[in-house]
Amino acid sequence: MKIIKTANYEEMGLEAAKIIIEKVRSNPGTVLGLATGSTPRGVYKYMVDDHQQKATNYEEVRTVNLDEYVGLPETDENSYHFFMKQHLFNHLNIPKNQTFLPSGVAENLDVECKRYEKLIKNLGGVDLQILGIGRNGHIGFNEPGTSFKSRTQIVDLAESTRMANARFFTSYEDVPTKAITVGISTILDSKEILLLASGSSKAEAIKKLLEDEANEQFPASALKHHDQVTIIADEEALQLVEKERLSYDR
Ligand SMILES: N[C@@H]1[C@@H](O)[C@H](O)[C@@H](COP(=O)(O)O)O[C@@H]1O
Repeated sequence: MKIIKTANYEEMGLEAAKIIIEKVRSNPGTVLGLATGSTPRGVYKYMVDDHQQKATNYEEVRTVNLDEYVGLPETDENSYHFFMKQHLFNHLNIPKNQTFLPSGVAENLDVECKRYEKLIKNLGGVDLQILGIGRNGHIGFNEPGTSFKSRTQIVDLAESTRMANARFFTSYEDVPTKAITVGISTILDSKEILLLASGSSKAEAIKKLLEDEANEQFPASALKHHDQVTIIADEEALQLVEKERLSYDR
């Protein structure tokens, strides 16, 4: 794993955005795997700024998101569909029918999981996957204990995840208890992966990711089975990691 250390959240976003933009410029039909949460918001802001200033073209780009809450329609402000439109899709020239997220309100969720898995395959797989990390090591919504062989599935959210995400909702009770998420195996199929982390609340998780053996109790450790992973993290998130491990210290 390559590790890029940045001074802060803003620089983390900028570094990640540069890599994504370069990818889109060199391969206009890139399939981007996208994530939600506070972590990638800065990345999307830089992508939007760049699009407006330098006209990076997204006409042929396809995007697939990692996950969605079960029960929230696209119009719900807390849905990941809404988040993606608000922070990215509405500001790029990407055709609407080239942006994909799993549906949390499909009539038959099992069928939806299979449909989504097939959709990713039919796109030719993800070229560059952006990931955040949960404090408990979750990636997408794959909580501790998830099989590394998992494909897109319906999952129960850990209490700690619901609590961490309650800040976006009116109350903890409003946070959905289930989600639809691509599986760990689906994530590992991506050709290249960028994992982002910012702030001291992620420091333990990043230390574990770098120091522990791959194990299903810590989902992000599955990334040790992938040879094209770059971690871009800020000083606070890397505060428990020895300097010698860093590939770049910006
Ligand atoms: N499903 C998302 C993840 O994809 C995200 O990476 C993680 C961290 O979120 P944040 O970036 O807000 O810390 O938790 C959420 O629950």
